[in-house]
Parts: sequence; C-alpha cells; structure tokens
Amino acid sequence: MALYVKAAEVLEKAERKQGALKTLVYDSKFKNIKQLFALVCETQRFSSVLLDIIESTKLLKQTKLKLHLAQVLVYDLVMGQGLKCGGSFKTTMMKHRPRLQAELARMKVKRKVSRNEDLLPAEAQLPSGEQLPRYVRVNTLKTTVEDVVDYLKRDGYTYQGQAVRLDDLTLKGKSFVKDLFLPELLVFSSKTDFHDHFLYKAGHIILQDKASCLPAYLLKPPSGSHVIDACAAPGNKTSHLAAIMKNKGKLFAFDLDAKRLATMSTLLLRAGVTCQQLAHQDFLKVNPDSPQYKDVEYVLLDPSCSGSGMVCLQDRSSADQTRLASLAAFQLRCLNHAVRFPRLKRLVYSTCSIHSQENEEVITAFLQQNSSFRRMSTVPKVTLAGGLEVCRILNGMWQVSGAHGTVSTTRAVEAMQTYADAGLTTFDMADIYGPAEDIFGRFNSQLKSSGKDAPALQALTKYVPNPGPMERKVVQKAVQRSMTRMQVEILDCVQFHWWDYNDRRYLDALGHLSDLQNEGIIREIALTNFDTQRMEEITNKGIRISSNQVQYSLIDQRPAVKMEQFCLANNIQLLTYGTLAGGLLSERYLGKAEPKSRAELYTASLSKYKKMIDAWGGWSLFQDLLVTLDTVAKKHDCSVASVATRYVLDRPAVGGVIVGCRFGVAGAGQHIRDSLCSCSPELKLTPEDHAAIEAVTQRSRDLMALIGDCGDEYRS
Ligand SMILES: C[S@@+](CC[C@H](N)C(=O)[O-])C[C@H]1O[C@@H](n2cnc3c(N)ncnc32)[C@H](O)[C@@H]1O
Repeated sequence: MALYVKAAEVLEKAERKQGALKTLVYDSKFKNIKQLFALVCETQRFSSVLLDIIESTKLLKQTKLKLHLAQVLVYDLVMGQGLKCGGSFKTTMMKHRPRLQAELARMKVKRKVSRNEDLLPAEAQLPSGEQLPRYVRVNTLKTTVEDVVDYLKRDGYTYQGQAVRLDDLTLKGKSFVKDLFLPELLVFSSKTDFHDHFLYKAGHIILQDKASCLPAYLLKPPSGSHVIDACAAPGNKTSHLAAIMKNKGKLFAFDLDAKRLATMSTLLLRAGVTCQQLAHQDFLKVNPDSPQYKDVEYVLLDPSCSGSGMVCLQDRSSADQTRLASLAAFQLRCLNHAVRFPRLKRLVYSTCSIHSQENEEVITAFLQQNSSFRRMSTVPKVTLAGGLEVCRILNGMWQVSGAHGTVSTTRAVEAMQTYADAGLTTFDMADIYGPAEDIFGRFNSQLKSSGKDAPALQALTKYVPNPGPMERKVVQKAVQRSMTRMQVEILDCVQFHWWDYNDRRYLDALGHLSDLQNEGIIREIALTNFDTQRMEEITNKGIRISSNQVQYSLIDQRPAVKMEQFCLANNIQLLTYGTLAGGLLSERYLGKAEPKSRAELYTASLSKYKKMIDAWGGWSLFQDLLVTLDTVAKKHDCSVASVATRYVLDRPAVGGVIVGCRFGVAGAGQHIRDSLCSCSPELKLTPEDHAAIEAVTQRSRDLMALIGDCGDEYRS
C-alpha cells in the first residue's frame, strides 16, 4: 500500500510544481526508489488515458479515492503488472476491475488501436512505437564484456553480436546485442529486467541508459588522472568514470544530498570502485586553488536539472519558466566554478533536459562570460584504435602531387589554414604525393611558431614502397624521411600500401612498422587499398591495424560486400576516398553530356572515376543517380556532394571520408561548406532517401565480380 500512497504523493507534488519527479522520488524516503520511480513515470505518461477511464467509470465517486491515488492504482491494475498490495484498497479496486478493464478495451476499439501505447498522444509515445531498449553497462572493474556475454548465453539469452544499425536495437524476448558505439554497453529488449539478476547484484553489470553513459565516455579520463565529478550522486557516472580510469588516479565526487550520497556509497561498493573520495559538500564551495585539486585535469559536471529529457516524463513541452531560469542560473554558476581548476584540460557538461535554457543557452552565456573559451569546431571526430582522434571529413592532399595541375606551396599553405580554421584539421597525404608532406611540414611549423592558440592537427601519411627488400633499416629510413618532411616528432598514422601480394614481404614491412609503433615513433598503423583477405591475414599475425583506406562511394560500394563486416568485428575504421568520384558526383555534371575527351576529363581524378562510372553502369545510369541525389539534396537544402558524402559516412564501418582539397583553387569555400554540411548532425538521410538512391544503385553492375575486392584495381 505504501507504494501507491507515496506514488500519489509524488505525483501531486509534481503537479503543484514542487520539484522534478526524480527529486521528489528521491526525497520521498521510500525504500524501493526504482519501483516507485517506474510507477510514477508510467502513471504520469498515461495520465490522460487514466483520467478518461476514471471519469467514465465514475471511480472517484464510487470509491472515495483521491485522484492521484486512483490514478496509480488504476495504472497498475489494468495497464501495469497488477496490484502489489492487499487490504481494503485491493478489495475495492478488484471490485471495480471488470468495469475499468472494459473501459480501457472500449477506448482501444473506438480509437482502432490494440496497444495501450497507441492511446497516447504522439509526443508521449516512445520512439518507433516500441518501448526503448534496455541498456546494460558491463562493469569492467569486475568483469569483461566477453565474460558477461558468455554468462548470459548460458543463462538462456541469445547473443546477436555487434549492432551495426539502429534497427538492430529493436529486440525481442531474450535476444541482446552489443551497442553500436559504446564498447561496454549491451542492449536488450524493453521488457528485460535485471534487478534480481546475479550479475547486477554482484556489480558485474550496471543498469544505465546509453544517454547516461555518454558523459563519462566523452570525458575519457586516462588511467591515473585526477578527476572531479561535481554533482555525483547517485553515482552511475562516477562508477563509469572509475571503470574508464581502471580505478587508478583520484576521483573526487561531491554531492549536497546526504541520502543520495548514501545510495551512492552502496552503489560504488557493489561496483568495486576504490579510487573515489566522496564528499558531502556543495561543489560551489570547493576551493579550486586547494593543493589537493592541483592535478585535476578532468571535470564531469552533471548538475541538477529539470529532467525534462527523461523518456518516462510525459509533459515535455510545457515548462515552468521561473524554475528553468533558476536551474539555468545554478548550472551556469557550476560551469563557471568548474573552469577555475588551474589544470583543467577537459570538461563535460551534461543534463537530462531537453530545454535549450539549460543546455545551449547555458553554454552561450558561459562563452560570453569567458572570452578565453571558444566554441569548438562542429566537425565530428572518430577515435582510431591507438587513440588518435581524426575528423570524420579528412582533407585529401592528392591534389598537390601534380596530377591535378601545379599548386604553389605558399598558396597551398595559406589554404590549409582556411581548412583548419573551419575545424577540418585532419590531413591525408603520402610519401608519393610529390611535395605533400613538405607542404604539410611548412604549414605545421608555421602554425606552431605563430604563437596563436593553434588547433591540433592530425597528419596521416602513407608508406608506398617500391617492391624490394623490406628490412628494418629500409622501413625506418622511410618513416624518418616522412617525419623530417612533415616536421613532426611522431607520425600520427602510417598507412601502408603494397603493390603485389605474391611478394609476401609486406608482412616484413608491417612487422617493422609495428616495432616502430611499440617504440613510440608511430601512433597508428593503417593500410591503404588492402583487400579483406590480407587484412585478415595481417590481423591474425597480431599486427594492430587502425584503418584501411579504400575507394567507397555511391558508385563503388565494394567495401559493403565483406570488408565492412570484418572491420566492425576488428575495430578497424574505413577511411574512404573517391567518395565524390573526383568531383563527378555534383550538380556540375547534372544533365551534362558524357565527358570523353582529355580536355573534359582534365584531372587525374576525373579520368580515374569516369572509368569507374563506365564500369559501374555508364553515363545514363549515372545521370539517373544525379537526378535522384539532386532531389534529395534539395529536400535537405544541401548539395549533391553533401548527400553523396553523408551516404558513405553513415555506413557502419566508415570512420571518415577523405575529400580532395582544392588548395588555391576557386570554389574551395563551397567545398568546405559542403564538407561541413555533410557531417553535420542536422543532415539525416531518411529511409525514403535511401530507398530512392538505392533504387538507382541497384541497377548497376556488380563491381566486386568485375574488379574484385577493394584495391584489386591496383594489382594485376
Ligand atoms: C543530475 S543529478 C546527478 C546524477 C549523477 N551524476 C549520476 O549520474 O548518477 C544532480 C545531483 O547534483 C546534486 N547537487 C545539486 N546541487 C549541488 C551542489 N551545489 N553541489 C554538489 N551537488 C549538488 C544533487 O543532489 C543531485 O544528486
């Protein structure tokens, strides 16, 4: 009975705007917080339906129950899992059950729906008409993902592998998958409940939503670092931080609420967290200049908020403006305080709110008050296996090799600044791209000596040796030469190319590159134009490959046949080139006669990719594709190039798309705008866009059968 009385109390207070639902639940002092929270959330979500049932059946008049109590009881009786009480309430409710059930059934018939969910207004329904999946974070302080997967399999669950698309997260029964992005997150059907499961009770798994996992994942404090979790209780993010830090370093966690802190202590104990220092303290009163915080480099700030983004909350649109303003003022004070820690390197600010007042507006106000901080580029990044973060749009430097006309070094260096200023800070070059490495070197040293607050650059080069002996000294000399030209102390990434698989000395070369990586000279070892079979062979030799650079576009989709799958299973990113077919995939060629002469195909890229189009299906089919892309582009108010890039960026194993730079060439500005648009979160291709595009691409020839796997076009 206590459950329903408490739930009714919480709902009434929430209605009177006495606090956020979650806070009210925590403050209720009820012993089973989770059970209470679930009940009030669901009752609130279905409140319009419950009110109709209660009114139509005249329940209040007949039972003398108060409205909120009636709501929670009716919810559990006819929509939930049945009443969890005895006594007079149960007797009363059971007496009315047939009428309540009949009224619910009548509503469904009238609205022509079969599920309770469909009775809700669209904005209160959970996404895609399904309940959201259940997420489970594997606590790597106590176990491994593999062990948990094995345990669950033995426990009757069916493991379906790594999810590769959003649809894979729609699960039924006891099936589960690994999350698309977060390596320690498992995803189950909405009905799964682990509260009584051994793995949960033993702290091997943490029941934590994906959204709640993102802040610690993004903060990513290294093992051994000093970290502050400013508003920490009940501590799910704290335990996640500790897992990322491998329990090494110091994790200072503050919270004002003693009860929530007590819950947190239990949670951390169960999770095996030992690197924390909990303090019942107002974060705003923590002294940033105190010696104990002198090494704090990472801060997670997850302050109190309206909670309006929590899926269980029904009323997402309306908001009490006074309350929001006061929360935002508090959040801004916390943010201003957090940046006072002298060695702060990275801060993640998170809320469970969908209101811009608590999110964007707090950040804007913060930036206005702190001129030394600026808005970071919006170019999304991907982290390679060795930890290097690269932009998802990379600046391709093939253009400077001479195959696209001459480019002056000075003009190229100037143009590189424009790309970097736009947030496009990752450059892709090769030892065989003429002066590319030297040009990068000049830009790099100019930037470093400019004394400006220069953005960090990432430089990926290639090692493309001529066939011959691959002894250590040969490889080392080539690496050294690239370092000297690029004016770097370590090479961010070396992408290895090999011309002839029959000459198996590629394994020797990769072995030496691997040694150089272990010696700290190279950060990431990668491949370029290798096929799936050799990738597998190399990986099986224990050589850690971060990426493979391959041709991938709407025209050439060979990587999707088998390479993608291998990459996903082995944490290898595909970096793609030829994605815009050398510029042919653009409005410029829409409705144009087929270019054939050398004058029309005036760069190496144009003639190379025109041949690809010929093999793929010819100019007429290509025009059909351009017309379709143009329609999609107009719908999204962007260019054909942005749609073509976005399509490839959305492929599951694609880490980044290399877009050839236009250094010192008119139209470079448009190129940058197209690139930024293609990776913007606002550009989302819909299933209809995909269907329209694929209706054309499906009519093409099978390039895998014609040419072979990726890179085979370079080998006889
Ligand atoms: C959104 S919750 C934090 C959730 C927590 N990070 C987690 O993932 O489990 C906000 C917390 O901030 C705490 N809080 C509010 N004002 C605070 C302050 N001035 N100093 C420290 N904690 C505060 C609240 O008690 C509440 O526990």
